[in-house]
Order: sequence, then C-alpha cells, then structure tokens
Amino acid sequence: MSRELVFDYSKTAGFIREEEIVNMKKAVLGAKEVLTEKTGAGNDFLGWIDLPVDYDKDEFDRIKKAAEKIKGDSDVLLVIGIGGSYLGARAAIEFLSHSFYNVLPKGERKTPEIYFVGNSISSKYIKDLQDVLEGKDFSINIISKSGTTTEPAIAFRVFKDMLIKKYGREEANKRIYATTDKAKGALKNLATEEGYESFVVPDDVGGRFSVLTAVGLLPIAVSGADIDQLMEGAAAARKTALEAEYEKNPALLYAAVRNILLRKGKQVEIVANYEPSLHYVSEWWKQLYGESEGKDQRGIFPAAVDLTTDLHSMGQFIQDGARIMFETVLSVEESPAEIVLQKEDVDTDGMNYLAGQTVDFVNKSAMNGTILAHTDGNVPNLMVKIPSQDAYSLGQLFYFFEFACGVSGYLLGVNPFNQPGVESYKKNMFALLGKPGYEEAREALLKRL
Ligand SMILES: O=P(O)(O)OC[C@H]1O[C@](O)(CO)[C@@H](O)[C@@H]1O
Repeated sequence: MSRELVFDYSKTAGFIREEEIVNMKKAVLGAKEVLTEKTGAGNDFLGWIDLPVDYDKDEFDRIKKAAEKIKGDSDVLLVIGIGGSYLGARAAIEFLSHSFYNVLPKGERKTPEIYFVGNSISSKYIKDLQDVLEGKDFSINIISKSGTTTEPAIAFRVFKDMLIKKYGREEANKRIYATTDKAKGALKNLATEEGYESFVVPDDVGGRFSVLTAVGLLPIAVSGADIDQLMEGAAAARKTALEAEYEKNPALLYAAVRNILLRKGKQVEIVANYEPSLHYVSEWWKQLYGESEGKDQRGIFPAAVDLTTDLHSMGQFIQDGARIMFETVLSVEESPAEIVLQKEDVDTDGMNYLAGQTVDFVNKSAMNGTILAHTDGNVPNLMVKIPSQDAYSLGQLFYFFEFACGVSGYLLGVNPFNQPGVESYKKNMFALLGKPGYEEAREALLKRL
C-alpha cells in the first residue's frame, strides 16, 4: 500500500467542472510562487516551509534527551499552552497514542500521562488536575511564543507553585521546560533567571505553524511517538508540495477546490473524521485555517464534526439544513486495530448479518454511505486519505494542510500569517482585570456591562 497522502475531490462532480480546476491553475501557481518566493504579506513568518529539512539538529537531540529524562522521572507531564502552543502536540499525541492511560499495550514501555492545561481559565479544570497530580511525580512544559499570554501564564503560576512545594525550588527548576522566543519575552527572562531548560519557537514561525518545532516535538517525544518519522513524513509532503505539478499536487488542488467552492457560496468547511483519535487534528486544523483566513470580512468558516457520533446530532443539518457548506473527510485508510464481530446464537438485535465482518468495515461503510448521502444533499465532498495512523502519515498531513493554507490564504487575498482580530478580546479582558495602562478602556467597558 502506498505511504503517500492522497487528496480526492472526485465527489465534487456536479458541483465543480474539471474546467474550473484548470482555470484556477494560473492563480494557484501564482499564489504558490508568492509563498515560496516569500514576496507576499506576512513573508517574515515563512520559516515553517523549510522546517522539515532545515531544523536545528542540536536542539532536536536536546528534545529527545529531555523527553527521555521526563519519561524517566515523571508519571505526568503537564503541557501548558494555548492555541498553536498546544493544539499540534495534542493532535499528534491523540492521533498516535493509545486511547486510554490506564492500560499498557503488550510490550510497550509506560510513558508519562500527558495533560494539557492553560488552554482555558477554568478553576474546576485546574483543581481537578491538581487532584490527578496528588502523589505523582511530574514535570511541566510551559509553551508560549510571546511569553505573555494570560491563560498559560495563570496556569503556570499555579502548577509551578505546586512543583516548588513538592520538590523545592532547585529540583523544581530542573523539571520545568520552557519553549519560547530565543531571546525576548517574560518567559524567556524567567527561564534564564531560574535556569529552566529552554527550547526555541523560531521568530519566523507563527504559533499555528509551529507543530514541527520544539512546541510540538517535545510533548510528542514524551508520549513515545517517533519524531524522526514525523519529520520524514513532513519532508515527503514538502517535496510533493514544492515539486509536483499542479494536477498531481494535493496541497495545490485542495487550495484550488476550496476557493472555487467558496466563490460558489460555500462559506463553511466541515472537516469530518471517523476516528475519535482525530478529534484534535480537526481542532488543530480549525485554528490553522480560522486564524489564517478569517480576516478582512472574508474566509471560509472552519467547522468540524466527529462521525459517526455527530451524525446523531449534526447529521440532520449537514444533510438538510442551509446549503452553505462543503465537507472534507479525513479518512484513515488502514485501521491500526482489527475487531471481528461474532455470531450470536439468538439474533435478538438483528446484527448477525455482520458476523465475521470487522468493526472497521462497518465504520468505512458508514463513511462511504454518508459521503454519498451528503453529496446527494448538495454538500460537495473532499477527501484526505491518510495511509495509516502513524507518525510518517501525520507528518505529511500537518505539512499538507500548512502549505495548502498558505496558498489558499493568498488566493483569498488576505495575509495568512497574522491574527489582528485576536487582540480585541485581550484588550477588553486586560481592562476588566485592572491591568495597569488600561484604565480608560476599563471605565468605558464598565458602563457597557
Ligand atoms: O504562544 P503564545 O504567544 O502564548 O500564543 C498562543 C496563541 O495565542 C494566539 O496568539 C492568539 O491569541 C495564537 O495565535 C497563538 O497560537
């Protein structure tokens, strides 16, 4: 079986004519050139393009060593970050690891449980996590490119305090790993003062494009996943994205098709997975496309569903509601597990007709049936075929989506690499929290509340 990721848009027939794909070629190749020649808006944030082949090998080795230390001295790793500072790692870990922490698959070495915090400001969540840590050895990976984001900073205060109380300052500092800017910012300063082991978020890589830097790689390595394979998969996808001709280039075709559909009024893209372990891949994708394209009153709204679960909740809308969406299915071609259904003596539930079939056969039949139902319901369907649930395939998937996102953003006419809209809520929050310098804004806001 081929190890290459496949993009299949054959189920858009009836919505898009092949001629329209051909007509987009010039614009797509133009957008690709703007991206790769670094001549467009946001061109100081394109370090991710060459990351899979041009990364800091010394730091890569340090990441592996730090991961081994954490595996050796910690039952739990807390990963503190928000947005691009946690979604990639969480997507990878859920995609690649066992679904549950309380079992150890045969022959596998126990790796630390990994919990994400700092991605909300929930007292209950923090308290519950403190309960989980009771009596356990733990380490912290605090990840913030800016070093000033409120949510992770709050969580870091709480859990750093817990770490210091448990181990004393000196040992606690050896259990804190800071992933941040190489030279500036509050977190970098603290790391230098306290002597935390530090890893770098490169200046030219924005948060949502940072999964293949230390941001993603350290937690992923701690989970036991193979980060060499991840990088190799990404390097393969990079080669295809840069070198394959338009007609055979998954990233370019995906960028073309979604922009054609947008111009036909399809303003929502729903990414659909059929594996619970892909839930956070969809979340990562949502940030990538939402922050990159949703600006200047433009963009495709990125949504996601977990199927078949959500067919029993959102299925009605997708099939029959306002015709504003297209669907992009993430399909894992080869399931890593095989469960065969058994025949029962008394066929009370009427399921004996499936005896001898695998659960994956049922899943794939549901997927194929749903795709046809949705296309019958005027929802164009795109498919990203992921060869298998391993690090190599995931590396390809990450890079494919990142490259397509850059091209798609330029096709749309926006700067795909900034996120000015995110600042608005921060300003209001700072004002309401009473942060110095925000007094005037605070007065104005209080009147409106
Ligand atoms: O790594 P940082 O600087 O804490 O930022 C985290 C996230 O917050 C954002 O800047 C939005 O506020 C995202 O773009 C980013 O991924």
